[in-house]
Amino acid sequence: MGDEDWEAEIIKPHMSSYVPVFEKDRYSSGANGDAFNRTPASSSEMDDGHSQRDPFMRSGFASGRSLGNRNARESNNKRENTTTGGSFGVGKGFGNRDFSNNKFEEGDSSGFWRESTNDCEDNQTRNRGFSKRGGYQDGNDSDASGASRRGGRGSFRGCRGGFGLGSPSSKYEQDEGTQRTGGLFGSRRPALSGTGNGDSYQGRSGSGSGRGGYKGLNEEVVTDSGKNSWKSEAEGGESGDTQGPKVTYIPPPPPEDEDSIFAHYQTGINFDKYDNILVEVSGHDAPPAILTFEEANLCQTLNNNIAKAGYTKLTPVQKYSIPIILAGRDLMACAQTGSGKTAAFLLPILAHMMRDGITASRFKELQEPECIIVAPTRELINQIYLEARKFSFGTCVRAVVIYGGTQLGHSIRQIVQGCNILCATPGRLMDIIGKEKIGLRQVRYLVLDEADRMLDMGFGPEMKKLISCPGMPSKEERQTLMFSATFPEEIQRLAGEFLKAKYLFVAVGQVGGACRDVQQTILQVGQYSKREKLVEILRNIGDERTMVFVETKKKADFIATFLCQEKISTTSIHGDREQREREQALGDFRCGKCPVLVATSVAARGLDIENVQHVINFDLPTSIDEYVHRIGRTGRCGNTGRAVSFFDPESDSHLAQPLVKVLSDAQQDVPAWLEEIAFSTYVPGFSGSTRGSVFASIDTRKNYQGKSTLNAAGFSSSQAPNPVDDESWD
Ligand SMILES: Nc1ncnc2c1ncn2[C@@H]1O[C@H](COP(=O)(O)OP(=O)(O)OP(=O)(O)O)[C@@H](O)[C@H]1O
Repeated sequence: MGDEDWEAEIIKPHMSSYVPVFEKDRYSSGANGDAFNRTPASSSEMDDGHSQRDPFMRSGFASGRSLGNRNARESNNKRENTTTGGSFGVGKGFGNRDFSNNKFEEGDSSGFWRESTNDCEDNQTRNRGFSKRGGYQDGNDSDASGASRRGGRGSFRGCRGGFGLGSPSSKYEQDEGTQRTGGLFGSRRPALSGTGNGDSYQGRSGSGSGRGGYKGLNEEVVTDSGKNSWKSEAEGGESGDTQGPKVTYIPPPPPEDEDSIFAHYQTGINFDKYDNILVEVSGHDAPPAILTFEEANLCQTLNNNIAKAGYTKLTPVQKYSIPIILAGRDLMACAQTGSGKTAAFLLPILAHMMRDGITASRFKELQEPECIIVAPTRELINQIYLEARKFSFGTCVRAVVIYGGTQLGHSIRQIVQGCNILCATPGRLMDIIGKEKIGLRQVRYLVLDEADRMLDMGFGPEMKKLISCPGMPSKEERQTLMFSATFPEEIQRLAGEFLKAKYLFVAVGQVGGACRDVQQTILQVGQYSKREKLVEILRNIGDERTMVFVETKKKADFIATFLCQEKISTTSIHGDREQREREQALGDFRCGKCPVLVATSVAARGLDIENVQHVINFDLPTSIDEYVHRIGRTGRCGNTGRAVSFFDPESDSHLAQPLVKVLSDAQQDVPAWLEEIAFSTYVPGFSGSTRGSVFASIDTRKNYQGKSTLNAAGFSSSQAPNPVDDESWD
């Protein structure tokens, strides 16, 4: 059971031969040997499997309707050489490197993917529980020698074989592109099933979809008493494995001083423009929007906290969601990235709790929180917790956060001291419930942040288990709230199981649309030119904070190391790094010590980091929704930002159509070459990615009675509603 956003990091089934992928490229004359080709070959992968149903094509994209506003840049209409050198180390070995001299030592081509004997030490180390998984090490790691640092940062260390794949001994391993005997993905756990899938990735819920989630790395062992079926190994229980070292990491407590608790960044110049965004509320008897915090009638302590947090004006999603939640209604809310969804659910929940005269929770072996908030990644849930702590400051409401990668005992200790609001990643939550430290009888509010992610094939099964856990109030007895910037149709339908029939749907702007405060640029860059281009861009950017997204964990390490060698202070975050390292990396990025953060999808959603001015998609994601979330790490809360994406026609063509749509809708320039690709890749029935359903209807329910379209200030608008409305979706 995982608590991370993993779909992009699953080893791809198309890696079906043991020819090292880079060499394969070479020998296949570049036909399509994209080592990082993300187009799943198998329809069993969800993205692909759903790709036949993208409503975009049904909506008449082929007519070019959505392209009307573009101002195509001819200057971009130039293909880059995709076959030049500067590749990702064709035949070069990083598996058996020695970084003691702060540089990669190249192995021979045959050793590129092979287990190096040098890896053994690391493997043993990990088996003893002192793992250093990510080859790349932060400069402030205590055991990093000063000599090995570069540009103020650590360089790669260890001999873990970060880029090596062990020699597969079976077809299975070859197909999965993984290995069990060490190397990057090896030796975390013993084989879990008869299939020989002993690598670190495990399909969620044993679906074997090849997509499911990350199985918590070295998660602390929980002995399954047998009571809790959801924890069974077959179901992907994160803790069902009785092998392996325990996780001992205890995250440092957050600062307790008031200044730190209320630290915030400034809203940007476009904050007031939020008022112009059209908002659509569908469902029956929606309470009217509020226009000010005063209208919410919150208690004085909450109002004080809101003021200390620097909030003077509501964002659109807050104007609509707060009264809906205060009225006790279930809600599915979709609003653009960085527009204040967290406060939109936290404030009314806290207001309810205060109004109901919540009593301070005391030390108890079994805690019964009134509110459970789940989110897909550890860093995000921690951030939500900090927001909950901020807004509940000075009240008797106690928020607690628990997530994987940390010592389970620590989570338990936090909980038993009292818990009104439990912020949790799904895996750790189920573990704690299984340990009977959390009772669900008192749950009045269940919040799914990044709800589409929480309900998709990755986390959906766990969420279903959560709502069917003994004691969990039925949907009629609890209030269920879902928030995200994207809500594909299919996921909306699934959500019905969690929500009361009369839930309200709030759509701020375009469902799944990109934030307009982000200036988006798409560059056509072949995979072998990407590094050069990246360095060029980063050098121009200077010290401005930049997130660079790549598609795999090993590539994150690779690029981070490469940038360090180019003397660009960089850190990285991905799921193969230990939690301590992840938090350190995020901290270094947040404080500006490392202005560049190389990340996988694990950092795509929700993270709210001050002053991120640029997002670079070194690799485009598989789905357009993920693209929207990634670029939403910049341009937050009315601030402006820039996103540059490298589009490799070899691997990204399937994204051309949805990208054109997202760009057009956000009134961005659409390069003519991208349009060309979009049109030329059109195949009747092709629909791109399901998760890329930026084209989802506003509210998938048939019943549109009671629907009202208003601008964010709460007034009826005579303007045409959200542009997607004119599509016939149903
Ligand atoms: N009314 C407000 N006034 C000022 N700042 C606000 C307001 N509401 C939220 N913010 C700030 O805006 C930032 C973004 O908010 P938040 O992280 O909740 O966005 P989000 O919509 O959840 O984004 P994402 O879709 O990326 O998860 C945060 O720093 C938050 O404190």
